[in-house]
Amino acid sequence: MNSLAVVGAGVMGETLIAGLIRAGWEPSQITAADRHAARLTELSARHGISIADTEPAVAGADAVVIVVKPQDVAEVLPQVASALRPGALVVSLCAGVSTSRLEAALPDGTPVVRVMPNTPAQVDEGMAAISGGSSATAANLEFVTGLLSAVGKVVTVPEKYQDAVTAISGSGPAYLFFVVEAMIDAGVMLGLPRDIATTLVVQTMYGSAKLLADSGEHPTVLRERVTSPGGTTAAALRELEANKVKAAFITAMEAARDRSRDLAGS
Ligand SMILES: NC(=O)C1=CN([C@@H]2O[C@H](COP(=O)(O)OP(=O)(O)OC[C@H]3O[C@@H](n4cnc5c(N)ncnc54)[C@H](OP(=O)(O)O)[C@@H]3O)[C@@H](O)[C@H]2O)C=CC1
Ligand SMILES: O=C(O)[C@@H]1CCC=N1
Repeated sequence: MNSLAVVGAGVMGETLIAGLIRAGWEPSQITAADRHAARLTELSARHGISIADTEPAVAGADAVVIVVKPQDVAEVLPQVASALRPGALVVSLCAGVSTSRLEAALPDGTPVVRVMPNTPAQVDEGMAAISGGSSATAANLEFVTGLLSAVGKVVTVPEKYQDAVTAISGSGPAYLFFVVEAMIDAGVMLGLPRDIATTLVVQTMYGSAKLLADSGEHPTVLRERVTSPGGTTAAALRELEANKVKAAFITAMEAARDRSRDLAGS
């Protein structure tokens, strides 16, 4: 696969384009399409990629990545279908949109791969889960694994897990940024200057994530190591339990999973 069309050049589209170029793709191999001409000009200036309307971008590509909001997929699919080269691969990064829905709108036998990425891909620490459609081959899955490996980790999952994946790793960065915001606000409330509170919280989040990843230890073990008997951490954790924070996280992620299911029909 030598040429890629990226349809939808927003947050996630640019994240993928920038990551592929960092990983060694030639900008000339990538063509972006978006309904905002100014956005395309900006991306072309920043990354040196080609830009085009959707149909010509798709017509020139061995693989097409659809990265519009789920609500816009119905508009984009006929454009992709009308211009797709025989045998070209279609990859969707759209939350909730099933491979069967994509296949129904594309020429018979089109290989389709559904992906749920996340924005830490901007710093090559993304997490992506991929699922092949009914015509996707092992080579197609390998190609998409290669694409997303450029910007982080990749796992292949049965498609039935994709709504849960979306709720956990797709939306996950937002929950963690929310926790960071809350802890910074708490630091300010406790009298710390905001810049110092921000440094403390960001490095604590980063160091804790690295400790989890590098040590391979269970989070409960790591939490217990911080929690001295009769100490400060135990006092804080009692409040988090009393305020049902874990239950709130579970409920929140059920809501994200349900929203992903709703978006299937958008
Ligand atoms: N952001 C994230 O963290 C993640 C996003 N995703 C998925 O990625 C997809 C894109 O999300 P994101 O990048 O955040 O969204 P953005 O809105 O930032 O980007 C989508 C871009 O596509 C454009 N667009 C919409 N319709 C068309 C069309 N018919 N033809 C050409 N361009 C079009 C949009 O224009 P306009 O602004 O006018 O709509 C916008 O510029 C979504 O399906 C989302 O579920 C998946 C995982 C993580
Ligand atoms: O909020 C959303 O719908 C998208 C999908 C996962 C992250 N952002």
